[in-house]
Amino acid sequence: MTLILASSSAIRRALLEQAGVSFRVERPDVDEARIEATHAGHDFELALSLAEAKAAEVSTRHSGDWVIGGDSVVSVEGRRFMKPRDRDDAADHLLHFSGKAMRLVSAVALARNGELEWNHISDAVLHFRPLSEEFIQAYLDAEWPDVSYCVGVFRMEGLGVTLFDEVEGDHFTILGLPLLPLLGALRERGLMAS
Ligand SMILES: Nc1nc2c(ncn2[C@H]2C[C@H](O)[C@@H](COP(=O)(O)OP(=O)(O)OP(=O)(O)O)O2)c(=O)[nH]1
Repeated sequence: MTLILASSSAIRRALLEQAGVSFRVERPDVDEARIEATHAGHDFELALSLAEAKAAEVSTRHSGDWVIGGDSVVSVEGRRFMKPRDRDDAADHLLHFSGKAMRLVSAVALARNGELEWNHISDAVLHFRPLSEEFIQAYLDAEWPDVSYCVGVFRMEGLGVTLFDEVEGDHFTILGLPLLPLLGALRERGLMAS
């Protein structure tokens, strides 16, 4: 029996590796846009649906193996933001975020043989400080294209921390994976040492 991470996310892989979890990675084959279109305005449901869809899809291709799926969704004042298309889009996102509160929802799911066995959702609120256009360009000079893979246009473990006045919520949730509940679920299933 193998544990699989159904994700292309480098940070999700790194978090599991740093926790000493033995797993392998496989990219999920999920039509995220179709699922997103059916969950307008409901970030918690969308994050969970996407995490579950990724885990279930990969688990149907690997009989008996446990599969982890994850997803993060961000909204600012009720408007959902996807990953930036390019650097100019990233600058536009950050200018919009300036001085506002972002809600970041991260969901994680476990599946086996196409059946969803466990999930956890958590959210965080990140308060952006006022960002000047000059600061945004200097930030992107340092962080682009690395943050092009990050839904909030930041890496909290890097310069992203300079964007905020205050952050409320679990650090791992912000990175994209509610790690502590997941590790508990893995222990309960004998997928890592208790
Ligand atoms: N390194 C880092 N990445 C972050 C941070 N906040 C969010 N992210 C990343 C985690 C995810 O890779 C990405 C959110 O996009 P998704 O949840 O759609 O996952 P992604 O498409 O990257 O991979 P996946 O769908 O799981 O194959 O943003 C952060 O503070 N640091």
